[in-house]
Amino acid sequence: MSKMRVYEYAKKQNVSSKDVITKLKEMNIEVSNHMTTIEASAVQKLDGLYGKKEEKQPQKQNKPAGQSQQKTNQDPVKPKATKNANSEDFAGKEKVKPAPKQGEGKKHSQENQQKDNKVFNKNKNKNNNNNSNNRNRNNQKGKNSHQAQAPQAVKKVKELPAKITFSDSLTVAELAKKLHREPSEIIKKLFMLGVMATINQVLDKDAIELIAGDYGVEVEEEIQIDVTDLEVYFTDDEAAELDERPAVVTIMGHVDHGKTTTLDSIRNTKVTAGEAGGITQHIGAYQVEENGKKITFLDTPGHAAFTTMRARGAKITDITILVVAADDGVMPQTIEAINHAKAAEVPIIVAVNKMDKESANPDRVMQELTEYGLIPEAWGGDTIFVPISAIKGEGIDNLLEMILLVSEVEEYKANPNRNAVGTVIEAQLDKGRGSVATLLVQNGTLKVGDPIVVGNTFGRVRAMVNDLGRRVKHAEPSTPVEITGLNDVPQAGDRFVVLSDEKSARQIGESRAQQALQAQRSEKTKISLDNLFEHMKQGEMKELNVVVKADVQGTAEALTTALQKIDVEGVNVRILHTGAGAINESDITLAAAFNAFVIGFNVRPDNNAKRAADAEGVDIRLHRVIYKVIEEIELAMKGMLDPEFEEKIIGQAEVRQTFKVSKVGTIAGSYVTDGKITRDSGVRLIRDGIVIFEGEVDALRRFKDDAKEVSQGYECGITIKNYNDVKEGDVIEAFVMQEVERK
Ligand SMILES: Nc1nc2c(ncn2[C@@H]2O[C@H](COP(=O)(O)OP(=O)(O)OP(=O)(O)O)[C@@H](O)[C@H]2O)c(=O)[nH]1
Repeated sequence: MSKMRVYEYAKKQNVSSKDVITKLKEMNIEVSNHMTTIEASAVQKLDGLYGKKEEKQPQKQNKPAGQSQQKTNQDPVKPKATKNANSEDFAGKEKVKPAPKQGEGKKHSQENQQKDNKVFNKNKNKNNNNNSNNRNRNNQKGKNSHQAQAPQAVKKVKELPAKITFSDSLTVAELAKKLHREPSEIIKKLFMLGVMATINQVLDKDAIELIAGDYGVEVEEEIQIDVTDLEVYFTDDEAAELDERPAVVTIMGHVDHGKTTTLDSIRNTKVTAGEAGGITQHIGAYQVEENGKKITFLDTPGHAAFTTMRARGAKITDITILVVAADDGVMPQTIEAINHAKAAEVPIIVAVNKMDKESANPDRVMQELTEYGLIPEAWGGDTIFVPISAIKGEGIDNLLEMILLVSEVEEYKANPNRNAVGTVIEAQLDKGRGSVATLLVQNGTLKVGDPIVVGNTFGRVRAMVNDLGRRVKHAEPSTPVEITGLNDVPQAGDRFVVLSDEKSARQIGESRAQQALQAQRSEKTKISLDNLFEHMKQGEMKELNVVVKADVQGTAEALTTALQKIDVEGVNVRILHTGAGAINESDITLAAAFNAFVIGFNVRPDNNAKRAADAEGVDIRLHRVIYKVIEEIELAMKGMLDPEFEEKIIGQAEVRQTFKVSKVGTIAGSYVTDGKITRDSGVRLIRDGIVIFEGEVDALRRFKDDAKEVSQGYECGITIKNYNDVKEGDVIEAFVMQEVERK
């Protein structure tokens, strides 16, 4: 008997290393772990406890031999080894484990076996039954049985779960684990279903249900609530909790039809009159009162480039006022506005403006709008038309009453007694106050001190100011307020939610910022099969990288949209970053890394940014007018393109004589009739007015000398590269490719 390690001995005795260690400790033999070597004397002692295996082996082989024989008769098909293994497993266990556990183990295995029978085919059933018979027999024999063990056989028939859960998808390996099956088995099943899968293949819901169904296992998809998804907090309330809230109205329409004038007219007649001394402040939205009821107006800018904002505006809007100038009728942006409102399923009230004008023709407006499904009530439709003169303030009251009428019908409601949720209307960086955001409370009541997540920013509502510039402590549903206290500037259209504690707000805000950053990064590198071709194509494209900073987030977005619309073949505008506020050092760092321009719209670089831009050689372009920005970028893009060439004919020569020279080919003795022929020009051979060859000049000679160019009125010898079939009377036309400026 020699020394051996704990695990080796445990293996020999088919017991666990832990068990051996315990036994050794009981004998006061110190061992630290399964790798510890045990002395020969200790091995002997252990043998005394476990029974010496080597000696018993011949005996073991004798005994079951007869049995095997017997079994083979019963079942000639399958392995004796397995059966023996099973039987010995139990025999082995009996030795080292206390009796009750043994029984349990046995029962368990039998159960497994039964369950397994359900899913295995008949042949296998047969084997399994044999196994259990065999096992029973061996168990009856009790302690004296010492057959070789293969515990895998027991593992293999692990019980199927009654139900599995998953979220989104599972890989084959994950599904196999959940089903307590080998991945190969799942792969086989998929193969039978005509799906070639690998172990790491991702299975969708249908595939998971199919496979699990095949095993008779129930499947449940777990819908994971992502707390960082702000939409989750926009929940519905019980009808009993709801109170009436003011309608949120946006004004849309074509350029110059009078949107701003209408908004001003409403504000001037209503706000200042009602709130004497109130300083109206531009916060992107305001409220007015009509007949004791409030209406909220979103003061979104009306320029064509603000489509993005307007599209977003429509989402938080209850009613759209479509301003159409009575003297101009339906124009492109009128139609665009109708489409936005329709897409958002927002009711439209048509304000037919400029009624004071002599050329006003409201009937024409109504007529034109019928084409877009806006039919006045008088004509059997259900669209409200209100004639107004925004400039004179006429019809404004009527317009407001109509808004109240629609509100009454639509019954706009919200629950003021809950944490506030809503949307960012505008956000910017203020020198003194830091991040300033105008929020529209859509549900709940926003309070000073509330922990809040706004888009990818977070904080506590430090101060709230209403549209009259007054500090307020509460903001009820449909109220626009300007808040401070955020860690960064959110974006117009971002959602905001109030949370119960600041810690959660911070966590969610930070993880959202992180996610946004990651998404931005992966956007640059992500390649899937779907977009592979695009990436390949884009490989040939040149990119104009731009960082956009503007005074207000809405403007930055509008500018971005406009820039992306610039259509210059072969060049992409890639917006690296957009934001509100001064151009700072990090904008420059980003621009430097990607060789980008920085566009500042109504903003200036701070001192650090100026210094960094000088050091890094980053070009900053400052603008105040959107179309100037677009124009400039367009030019830059044209400059970036490979130059465009245009052919220019520079001269003609007539072939008067031909000379065949060996090694050189045919020399065309010619007379330049027009312009000139140059050494490096392209040539066309024209015979009877038809171009029969196009190529290059090979050699140009004046008498015996090479010439760079030969002008009109002179004779010369011309050979054409790879062409010898020149005949007398042919015309040689010379041309060059000239770079032209792109239009
Ligand atoms: N006669 C008359 N002129 C009006 C009326 N409403 C607006 N205008 C004039 O029409 C022009 C355009 O008005 P805005 O209110 O700036 O139009 P807008 O739709 O906001 O224009 P954008 O902001 O450029 O899209 C201005 O010169 C206004 O004075 C009106 O009721 N009657």
